[in-house]
Amino acid sequence: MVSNGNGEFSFDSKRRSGLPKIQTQKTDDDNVVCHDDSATPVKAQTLDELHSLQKKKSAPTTPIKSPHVFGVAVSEEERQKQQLQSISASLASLTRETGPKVVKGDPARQAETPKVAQSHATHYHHAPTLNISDSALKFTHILYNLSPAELYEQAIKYEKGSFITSSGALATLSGAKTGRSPRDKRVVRDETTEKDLWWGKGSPNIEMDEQTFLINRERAVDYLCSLEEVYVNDQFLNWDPNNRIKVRIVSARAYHSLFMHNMCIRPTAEELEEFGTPDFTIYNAGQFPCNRYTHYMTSSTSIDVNLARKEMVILGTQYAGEMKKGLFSLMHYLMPMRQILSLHSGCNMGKEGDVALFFGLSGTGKTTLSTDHNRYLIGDDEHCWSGHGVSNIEGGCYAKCIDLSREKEPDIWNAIKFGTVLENVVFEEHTREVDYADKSVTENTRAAYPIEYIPNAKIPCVGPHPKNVILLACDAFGVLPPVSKLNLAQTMYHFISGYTALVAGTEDGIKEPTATFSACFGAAFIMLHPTKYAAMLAEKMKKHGATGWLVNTGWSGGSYGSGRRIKLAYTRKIIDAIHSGALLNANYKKTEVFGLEIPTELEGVPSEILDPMNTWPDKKAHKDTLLKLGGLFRKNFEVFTNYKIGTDNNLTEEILAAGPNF
Ligand SMILES: Nc1ncnc2c1ncn2[C@@H]1O[C@H](COP(=O)(O)OP(=O)(O)OP(=O)(O)O)[C@@H](O)[C@H]1O
Ligand SMILES: O=C([O-])CC(=O)C(=O)O
Ligand SMILES: [Ca+2]
Ligand SMILES: [Mn+2]
Repeated sequence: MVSNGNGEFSFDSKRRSGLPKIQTQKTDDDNVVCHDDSATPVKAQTLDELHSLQKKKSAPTTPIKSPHVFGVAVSEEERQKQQLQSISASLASLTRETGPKVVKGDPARQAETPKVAQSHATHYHHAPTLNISDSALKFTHILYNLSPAELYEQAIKYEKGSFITSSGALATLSGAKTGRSPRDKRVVRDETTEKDLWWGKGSPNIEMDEQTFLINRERAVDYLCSLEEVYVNDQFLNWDPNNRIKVRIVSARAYHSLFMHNMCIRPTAEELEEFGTPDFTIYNAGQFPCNRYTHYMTSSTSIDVNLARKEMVILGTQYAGEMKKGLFSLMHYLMPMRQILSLHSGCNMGKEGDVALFFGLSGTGKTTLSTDHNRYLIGDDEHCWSGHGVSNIEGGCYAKCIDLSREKEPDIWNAIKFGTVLENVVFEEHTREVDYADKSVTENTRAAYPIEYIPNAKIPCVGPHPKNVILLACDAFGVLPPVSKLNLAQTMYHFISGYTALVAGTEDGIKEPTATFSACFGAAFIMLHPTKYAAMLAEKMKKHGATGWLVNTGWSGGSYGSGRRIKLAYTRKIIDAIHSGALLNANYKKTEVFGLEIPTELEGVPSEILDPMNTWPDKKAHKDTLLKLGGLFRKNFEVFTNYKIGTDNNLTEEILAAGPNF
């Protein structure tokens, strides 16, 4: 046994020292039985020594290129110090003189000598007074970019409700909130955002002032620093190397750290060494509520974005999707500033390099339909479309799990394994077998897994300009056709409308479907006026000759209650025909009211379902429902009639005319 100098031991077979070994190996000419006391002895004298052998030190992080600061190479020790200082600066109070004392590593591992970084808030120049509070005497341990295995152990040790399921995923509870809280999302309104962002009726940007943001930030930071340990993730957004954003996520739960590990792009060891200062930081103090005496606070939850400070603060909700979608909002600001369009869409690519985008509101099928065994997955939810093509913003997928079945969605099923976070699912107490049909905790059960868990993921997650733009709507009224071909004006009309219909509660008998209109299929995340994104989409689709489609993944044969949801197998056939180009050249007829072009036949799908009218037993009910939905579309679009889309007046006119006509 020899030490290689890194505290690592290896067995050197050529240098056997000590007494000559008794030959126990079986040779050709002897038939003696091999006794088990002849096995290699344990290479330790004590239990502690044995345990120390078990954990090998991570490979020394020798950078390929040594990191430089202003052209000067820095030592590994110096780099570690800078990193710790950067984290300490992130966690610094803005009102007290001394920053928090942060040390790297798990407090449970006493053997490690803490490296301390002390930051001083920069706006105080005099020496710290002796009048310090207890908070300044305390250490906060930083668990920095832990691996999934380490995060599993942390979660199981410290977080009630964490379990390993039979397939190896980490089951966790997100707490009282099992979905996002859009009404508690606030954006600091300052001189810049005042003119850049979309404010007022219909906008998701609910205003707050800088001072209130700082109060909430201080509340979050104080909470985080009061803990024994906090998790810090340094990761990237956007696979386009020219437009990559560095994000830091500070959180109190292993669940949050693992979720973001899976959802953001994971840096390589070298990339991490050169990470430096993040472009944006999230402070997730979700366990801790906001203070209702604080101005603007209307509940105990607040999700606050400050674009000038490049920070986001989360108080009063542990739902991890807030971090994912908070960063998405950020991208909806940063990317358009660079003439890049940000999209709430899934994206995949065929063997021939044909790219398709899948837009749609929550639950309409972006993840389900972009995950396609015959195509390369670029991403399931958030993309950018730049002058070079498409790129995924994220490094993972976030699939709905309700009623998940191995047969219908095998790739998603198989991705739920070690490393995957499974939120709010119910499992059998003993076998830890998940029951995906169980809605006891919530209907919004979710799995967050790294994109490479999907076998045909395209890494890096980028692709050429899209050929097809598929708008998904889950129409619980059951009147939109399963598929229609759209012209550019219609595509824009439906993109700006952003329609889907959900069914409120299913407990007390049949409920009426409720229409939801969410501009750009993601009104909760956009930062600028919807027409800005629409104009960019129109310009890009025109330039690259992309075809628009409207696909109803919702009801057929009647509304919710009397009809049924269109079979996923049929929707997949429709999508296949769009990808292959077969549908582009089919025979079409035009529908009443919405004026949609629908194919008369399509391989693998019964022709009679292609026109919804045929599937409704009660024709009058069909017509009434169609007119009702048309009216809802018209009413929703009223707010957009005074806006010009892009520089082209004709396009605006055409878009306004592309809605329902009756
Ligand atoms: N015909 C169909 N087409 C698509 N999805 C269907 C269909 N029928 C049932 N489903 C189910 O609808 C759900 C679609 O959810 P999915 O996760 O794909 O939504 P999403 O658009 O990705 O939403 P989010 O933005 O919230 O992640 C899945 O549970 C899927 O199994
Ligand atoms: O953000 C979430 O919680 C899930 C999601 O993808 C969406 O709602 O679009
Ligand atoms: Ca999804
Ligand atoms: Mn989404």
